[in-house]
Amino acid sequence: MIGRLNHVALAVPDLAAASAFYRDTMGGRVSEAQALPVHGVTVAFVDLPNTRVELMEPLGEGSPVAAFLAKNQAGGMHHICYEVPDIYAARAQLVASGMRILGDGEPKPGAHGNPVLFLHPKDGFGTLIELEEVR
Ligand SMILES: CC[C@@H](C(=O)O)C(=O)SCCNC(=O)CCNC(=O)[C@H](O)C(C)(C)COP(=O)(O)OP(=O)(O)OC[C@H]1O[C@@H](n2cnc3c(N)ncnc32)[C@H](O)[C@@H]1OP(=O)(O)O
Ligand SMILES: [Co+2]
Repeated sequence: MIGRLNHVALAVPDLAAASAFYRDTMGGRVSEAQALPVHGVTVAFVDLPNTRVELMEPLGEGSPVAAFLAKNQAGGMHHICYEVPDIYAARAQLVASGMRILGDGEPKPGAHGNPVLFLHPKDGFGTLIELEEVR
């Protein structure tokens, strides 16, 4: 069911500073910051030859990243995103296996415009898993 690694996401307290670090110190190609109010985050992507790193800072009230940063003040690894060819088929298979889909359970457009959903970290051996449909 799962395919390529789409991205690894890092929660950061200061997106501008993290973007500058990945661009100027690490020599990476970093996208412009993109506000995603539906997801409660502002993100920038570091494009690597084989995958991407998503840098995220909280946006707005009730951001899912705010609680994580309250516990991890310097920031840290937040989730991992796998590609799937059909997100509804993947969801059906996972729900049938007893996995919990977060939020209202419905896929929503992610940073690349593709539908995404999240699985509860307690069901994924302590790792928050995002699935992104890439056809
Ligand atoms: C930009 C769009 C999109 C993209 O295109 O890539 C994105 O990536 S958006 C990214 C942000 N969105 C999300 O993370 C949505 C899904 N997340 C959530 O719904 C919540 O963050 C959560 C995972 C349900 C946690 O919610 P929270 O209110 O923080 O609950 P708790 O603090 O009670 O946590 C419960 C439990 O889970 C542990 N936890 C929390 N976050 C993580 C994490 N990132 N990785 C691993 N474990 C995590 C937390 O420590 C609690 O454990 P216990 O303390 O043992 O109970
Ligand atoms: Co993500």
